[in-house]
Amino acid sequence: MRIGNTIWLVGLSASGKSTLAEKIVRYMVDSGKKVQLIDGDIMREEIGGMFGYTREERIKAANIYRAMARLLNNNGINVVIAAISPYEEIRRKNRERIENYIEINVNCPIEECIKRDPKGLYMKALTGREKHVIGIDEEYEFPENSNIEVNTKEESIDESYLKIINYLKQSNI
Ligand SMILES: Nc1ncnc2c1ncn2[C@@H]1O[C@H](COP(=O)(O)OS(=O)(=O)O)[C@@H](OP(=O)(O)O)[C@H]1O
Ligand SMILES: Nc1ncnc2c1ncn2[C@@H]1O[C@H](COP(=O)(O)OP(=O)(O)O)[C@@H](O)[C@H]1O
Repeated sequence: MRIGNTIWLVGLSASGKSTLAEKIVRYMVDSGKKVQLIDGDIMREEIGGMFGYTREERIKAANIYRAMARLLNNNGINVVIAAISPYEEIRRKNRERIENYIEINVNCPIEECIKRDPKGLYMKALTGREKHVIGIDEEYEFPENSNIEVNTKEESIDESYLKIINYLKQSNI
């Protein structure tokens, strides 16, 4: 059996990870592939709010996402993950431990994410009602080693999506 791929979308909250992840999953399902979506905010809820948002807790949450991805990949199932993954430490471990790892840098300036703010998270952070918000009071380490980058401020959803799909096709995924 062929080991599955993990496509890991990293980026600030509101950068467009979930929007693009859902479209990638749809594309893979339509191509007859087995695929599982792991979305950070949904998975956090499903595991009972086990982790918070400090650096240590984000690294622990990523360890769980990675372990799930490896199990599924080993059973031939592709995985699409949407998680901020703000630290290079998380991404380096992904590269080391996930056999077929593809990282997508969902790049969007913090100013644009603050403008979008679909969950009101940035408003809360800027008014002191939420702490440990990446891009506000916690650093976002810019991903320097991703396989592909999309720029969601300048590109439409379809443009970013097509960029990703073309890359996946070139990589025989
Ligand atoms: N500080 C703080 N307080 C409350 N809620 C927060 C905070 N930071 C992030 N969020 C929400 O959690 C979602 C990110 O979870 P992730 O697992 O993807 O993040 S991480 O990879 O561990 O950094 C994230 O979802 P997305 O907006 O989809 O990125 C937010 O809904
Ligand atoms: N090129 C793009 N790719 C993805 N999302 C985009 C793009 N341009 C604008 N958006 C918008 O940005 C918002 C991103 O929200 P979401 O996908 O929930 O982000 P995240 O999962 O990173 O928090 C959506 O409202 C989406 O319509």
